[in-house]
Parts: sequence; structure tokens; C-alpha cells
Amino acid sequence: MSDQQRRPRKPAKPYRRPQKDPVRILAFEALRAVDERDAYANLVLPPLLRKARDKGDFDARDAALATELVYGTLRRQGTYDAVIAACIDRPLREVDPPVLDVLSLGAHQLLGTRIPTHAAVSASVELARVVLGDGRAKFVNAVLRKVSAHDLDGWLDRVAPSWDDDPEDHLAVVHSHPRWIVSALWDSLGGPRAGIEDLLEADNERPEVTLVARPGRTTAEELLTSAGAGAALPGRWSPLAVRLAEGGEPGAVDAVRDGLAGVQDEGSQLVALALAAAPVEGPDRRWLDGCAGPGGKAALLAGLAAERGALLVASEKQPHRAGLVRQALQGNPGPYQVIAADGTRPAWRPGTFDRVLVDVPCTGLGALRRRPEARWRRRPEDLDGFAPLQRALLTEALAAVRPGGVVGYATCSPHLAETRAVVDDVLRARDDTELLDARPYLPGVPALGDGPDIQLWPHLHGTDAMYLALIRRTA
Ligand SMILES: C[S@@+](CC[C@H](N)C(=O)[O-])C[C@H]1O[C@@H](n2cnc3c(N)ncnc32)[C@H](O)[C@@H]1O
Repeated sequence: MSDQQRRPRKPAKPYRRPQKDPVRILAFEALRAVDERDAYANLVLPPLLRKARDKGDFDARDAALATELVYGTLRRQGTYDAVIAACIDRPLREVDPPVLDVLSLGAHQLLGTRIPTHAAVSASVELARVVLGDGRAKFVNAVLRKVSAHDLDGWLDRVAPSWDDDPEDHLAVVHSHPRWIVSALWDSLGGPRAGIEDLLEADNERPEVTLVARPGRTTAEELLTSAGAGAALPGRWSPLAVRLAEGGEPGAVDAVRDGLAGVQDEGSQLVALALAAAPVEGPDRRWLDGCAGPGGKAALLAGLAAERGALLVASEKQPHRAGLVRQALQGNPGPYQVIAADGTRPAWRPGTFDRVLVDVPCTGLGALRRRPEARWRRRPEDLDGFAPLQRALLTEALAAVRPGGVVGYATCSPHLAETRAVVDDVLRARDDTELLDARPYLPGVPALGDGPDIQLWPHLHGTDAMYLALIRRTA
């Protein structure tokens, strides 16, 4: 008998059931839904959180942590992919997506939160045991131990291309944006390194929740009172805005529940306010919102129109979204109509309106703060899909307004191909329009550039990156 045969066997470790952590399991389920079903995190999370709360083992702190884990992991996916790729010996695309989700969640806890290292690794391994099985949990353990060897800055020094070699690649990895988006945002923003870095970082922050006091239904002062002492602040730029304090729930504000106020980014409020403030020559009785769904700007415009005795027609191509517009406008103090119509085949006679807003479908690159997964889904080719529609909608808006009236062309994207290029192309082909300087109609708002159009920015204004051009029909 050899020594080895005689040596007593090490007793096998007794099997221990994996610990089920409802927060991490929920975060994993949300990430799987985003990946597998192309779901939107902001739509998938609320029902999962509600279900968990209804089961009774989930409190507000758990919900906040689950939300942070999902949003943070999705936003920082580009950085975490680069880190994880440096910790494994095969291409990232060969890692099964559910395994990658557990690794990314672990990387976020290690590099993007204050969760202590041992807790982040062990919680991720336990999650892996529950959702992937013991075999793959060992792989997760090995990879996350490597990830835990450095903090975020240490990893960025190792995995991000140097600024001198390739500034855009550097920014893409450090600030977790696809390179083509870095490039497009920088083209539009212009300026030196500090500006684009601030913008990309602002895209990675959670935006404040902003409410709008709908004119004729309530005021910002009443809304502040309705939100409760200490729970809200006045807006920065819009006289109708109220900002909820961290963690504030719009559904808990009576005025929102009763439809007197709505949730609306200040950038969107400024667009509607500027269009309403631009002078028209002659009567000011008929207003059109040609791309109205789901109705945020239409509800604000309808209230402003009512103050002047004007009528708003809110038109939206998708019937179900026209239904949302109807809900948003219900209770408006003045007259309005909601119709389901294609803005490129107008349901109205040319020259019918005094003011027209076309807030056209776009890539949404100005709202990356709100849609954490959007930056990874969008493709440069999407721009080609929107381009003809954006031009057609602006062309029809200019046909819908009478000479002397004003059109507002708006996008929730700062991409030049969706903003200036569209306006320039459409206006170049005609001699009956003039671009108005939009800046005076956003009083008190700084850093609006050289005009005549305006571009808002998350890092400069705390708003989505809304674009607005105001165009007058001269003949
Ligand atoms: C950026 S959203 C408008 C957001 C809206 N102004 C708000 O503040 O709530 C663009 C809208 O245009 C609609 N749309 C797309 N194609 C259209 C068309 N041909 N005619 C009219 N609306 C269209 C989309 O369904 C979408 O609801």
C-alpha cells in the first residue's frame, strides 16, 4: 500500500445550499430581460420591484440597491467589459450572456459602489450558485478575485487606451460610451477635453426627477407645497419646474396623481416655453403639436394656449400614443383636440396654424441618463432610418404654419445629423423661411452657444440634451 493510499481522505466539505439574496437575484433577472428581450430597464424594473415588495421580503432600501445595481451595471457596461476581458483568457463574446451578467454585476459592486470587496465577491458567487450552478460559480469567483485586485482608477490605467494614442477610444472606455457616440457628442459640443468629459460623466449620473406645473391647473408654488416641505426645490430655469429631492416619488405627489402636474425634464419644458414665447405676426389662435405622443409637451402647450385663448391640436401617428396624449390633456382649462394622424400626410389644410411644434422621432442620444441600456442598443445606421422622416415632418410643419407663424423643430438628441443638418437641408430648399434666434426665449439660461438654434446639455444645464430651432414662415 503506498503512502498516498494510506493517508486518510480529507472529509468532503458538507454541501451548503447557496444563499438566496433577493436583491441580487432581482437585479440579475432585470439584466437578463434587458439582454434577452430587448426590454427597457426603466420599464422592466418597476413591476419586478412591485412583485418583490408584495412578497414582503423587500424594503425601500432593497429597492434602491437593486435599482442602483441594474442602472449602474448597464451604464458602466463598456468599462466593465474591458476589465472583465482583461481577467479571462478567452474573448468576451465566448462567455455565456448570463455568466457575463453575473460578472458585470459583481464588477459594478467592486468598482462602482462602496460595497466591501469580500461582500461583493461572496454575494456574486452566491448569486452565481443560485442562477448558474456551482460549476460556473467557481469561474465567477476566480474572475471576480482578479477584478478585485485593483480599484476603478487602477483598472482604467491598465485597460483604457491612452489619451495620446486615441482620445475617443480613451473616453469610450473611461466613461463607458460606444466610441461612435463619443465622437458624435464631441462633434456637436465642440471645445476641449474638459467639456466632453463632463458631458460623458453627466450621462452616467442619475437625473433628478423634475415636475411641471401645468398652466391653468396648478402653479410651481402650489406644486412645491403639494410635494411637501424639504421634498422639493424650484426648477433651475423653467418657472413651471419643481425638482424632487433624492428618492422622491412623483406618484406620491397629489398634484401629479390628479393630473395637475406631470413629470417632465426641464429641457422639454424650455422647448415648449420658447415656442410659446416666440412672437408671431398676426393672430395667435391655432397651435399644432405634430408629434405629440406621449403628450408631455402637448400638455404644457395646451395650458399655455389656453392662457391666450388659443386652441391646441395634438396629433400623433401611433393610436395608442394618441391615447396617452388624450390622458395628458384631460383637465386642460382651454380647448384642445387630439387626433391620430401621420404628420407627413397632414390631416389639415396648408397654412392652418399660427404655431407648430415638431418634436421629431430621433435616436434619443440626449437622454442617455434615463435609458441606461440605450447607448449600447443604438447603431449609427439608426440615423439613416430617421433622416427622411425628420426632414418630411419639418417640411410638413412649415406647410402647416401660415406666413408670419412660427415652427419649432425639436429633438431629444444633440447629434448634428438630426439637428442642424435637418434644418439646414430643409431651409436651403426654400425662400419663405427665416431662422429666429431662439436664445432670448429661454431667459436666464446660460451657455446657449452662438445661436440662432439652441442646444441644451446635461452637464451645463442639468437637462436632457434637447435641441430647438425656431423658424418663421416669411411668405
Ligand atoms: C420624440 S416623440 C415626441 C414626444 C412628445 N413631444 C412629448 O413631449 O411627449 C416623437 C413622437 O412622434 C411620433 N411619430 C413618429 N412618426 C410620426 C409621424 N409620421 N407623424 C406623427 N407622429 C409621428 C412617435 O410615435 C412619437 O410619439
